[in-house]
Amino acid sequence: MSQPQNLTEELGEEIITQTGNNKSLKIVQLYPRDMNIYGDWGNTLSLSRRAQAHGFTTEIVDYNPGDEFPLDGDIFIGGGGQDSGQSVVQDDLLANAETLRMLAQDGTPMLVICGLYQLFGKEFKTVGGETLNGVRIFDAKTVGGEERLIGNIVEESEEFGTLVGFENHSGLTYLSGDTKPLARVTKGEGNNTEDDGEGAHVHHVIGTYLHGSLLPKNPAVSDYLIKHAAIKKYGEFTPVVIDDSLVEKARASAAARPR
Ligand SMILES: NC(=O)CC[C@H](N)C(=O)O
Repeated sequence: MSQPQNLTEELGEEIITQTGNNKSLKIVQLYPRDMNIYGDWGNTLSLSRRAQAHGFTTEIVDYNPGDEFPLDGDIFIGGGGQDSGQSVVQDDLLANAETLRMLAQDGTPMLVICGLYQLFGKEFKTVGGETLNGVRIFDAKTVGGEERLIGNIVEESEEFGTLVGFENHSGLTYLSGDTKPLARVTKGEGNNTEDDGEGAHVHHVIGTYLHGSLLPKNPAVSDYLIKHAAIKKYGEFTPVVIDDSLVEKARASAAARPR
C-alpha cells in the first residue's frame, strides 16, 4: 500500500490537540515516504498521543529528502525501509549527518528503527553488494544476511525493563567502541545471530529493530523521549500519571506469544 504524501496533513486535525498550556513539542518524522514500514507510523502517532497525555501540544512534521531540515525539532523519529528505500534516502541523510550528530551530542532525543537504525551506524553492506554509508552516531556496522530474522521479540533493557515487539530484517548489526546495546534479547534474535544484544543507545538516541508496536507496547520509551525533549527545551518535566492497565495486558500477551 502506498503511503499518503503527507501523513501529518492527512491526520493533522486529529493529532494536534490543545491542552491549555503553553508547552509544545515538535516531533520530526524522518523520511516517512521511503522509511516507514511494519506500522512505524504508529510509533509517531503513539508518541504524539503520549506527549499530549503528559500535557503537551504536539506538532508532527514530515521530513523527506530535499526538504529544509527542521533544526527546531524536539524529538526525531524514523522508521524502517527496504534496502531500496535506504538507498533513496542515503545521500540526503549524509548531507544532514553532521547536523544530526550535533543534535545528538546536544542531547536531542531520537528513535530510529531498523533501516534507519542501520543508517545511523557507520555503514550497511547490503546483500546485493552495495555499501551505504551512515550517519556515525552509533559505532555500528551492518552486513546484509541471506536469512531474514522475523518474529516476536522480548528483551531486557537496563533503562526500560522488559521491551516487547516484532523484528523483521536481514541486516546483521555489530556494535563496537562505546556504543552499547539497548537491551539483551531473551526471545528472538536482535542485532545479529551471534550475541544477544539488540539495538543501540548513545546520548539520548535509541536505535532498535523493534517496529511499529514498539511505542504503543512500551510507553516507558515514549516517556524517556518526551522527558528528555521537555528537559532540554523547558528545563523540566512533570509526568502525568497515565493509566497503562490496557498496555500492561497487551505487553503480557505479547511476551507470552511464541517466537
Ligand atoms: N525492516 C527493515 O527496516 C529492513 C531493513 C533492511 N533492509 C534489512 O532487511 O535488514
